[in-house]
Amino acid sequence: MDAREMKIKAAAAALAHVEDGMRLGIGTGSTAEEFVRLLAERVAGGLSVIGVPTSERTARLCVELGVPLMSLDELPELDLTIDGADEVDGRLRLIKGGGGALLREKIVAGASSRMIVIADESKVVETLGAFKLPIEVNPFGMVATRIAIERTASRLGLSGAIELRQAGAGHFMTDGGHLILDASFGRIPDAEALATALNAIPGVVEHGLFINMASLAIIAGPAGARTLTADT
Ligand SMILES: O=C(CO)[C@H](O)[C@H](O)COP(=O)(O)O
Repeated sequence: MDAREMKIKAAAAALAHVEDGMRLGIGTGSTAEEFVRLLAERVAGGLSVIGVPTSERTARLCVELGVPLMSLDELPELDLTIDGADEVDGRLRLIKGGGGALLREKIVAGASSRMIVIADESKVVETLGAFKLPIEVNPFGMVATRIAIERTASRLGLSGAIELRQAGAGHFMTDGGHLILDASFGRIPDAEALATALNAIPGVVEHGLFINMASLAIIAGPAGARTLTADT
């Protein structure tokens, strides 16, 4: 089974949690896009759901495939969000933001009663941090914010390069008009402490640590899909 087939398997298993009439947060990334494709087939077959997309990219795909959408302001309380992740640990703590949509992803997941993560086995880790941690920052004072992040991380015993994400010839710009700093801290032994400390830095808009947000992860591997809950 190749990587795409595993993503489709995880997405298909998540679709079983979608019920008629649901208000759905719809994630961003290649795995979430497989979910959108399967969801669109069900919608074409008569399933009634309304989606709230976590990025312009996801919104475009939903419109193209006929998945009905509303904005989060029109539909501020959601039943379920289904999204991918860059890393998942055994307590369902996540690193997200590889696709640069972490701010909207976190807002949408926070407005949902439940969040299900869909991923392939390569995303499961014992300790978060092999994937560079995306940190969304305001463009104003970005260098000062980066220095503050370095100092904060250092107080927690973390160090490593913090790089401004590039796209083509320029900087990557999020849907909200912010920049992304990718932090190579390596293993993060206390994700909660880092999340709290990053939230306190002026200029940090949001970071890619998702803690106590996912209630279930559907992990697809060559042998099929398995589920992880926070206490498994
Ligand atoms: O957080 C994300 C986007 O901001 C994605 O969910 C994450 O990067 C995983 O993407 P993919 O399914 O393509 O591996």
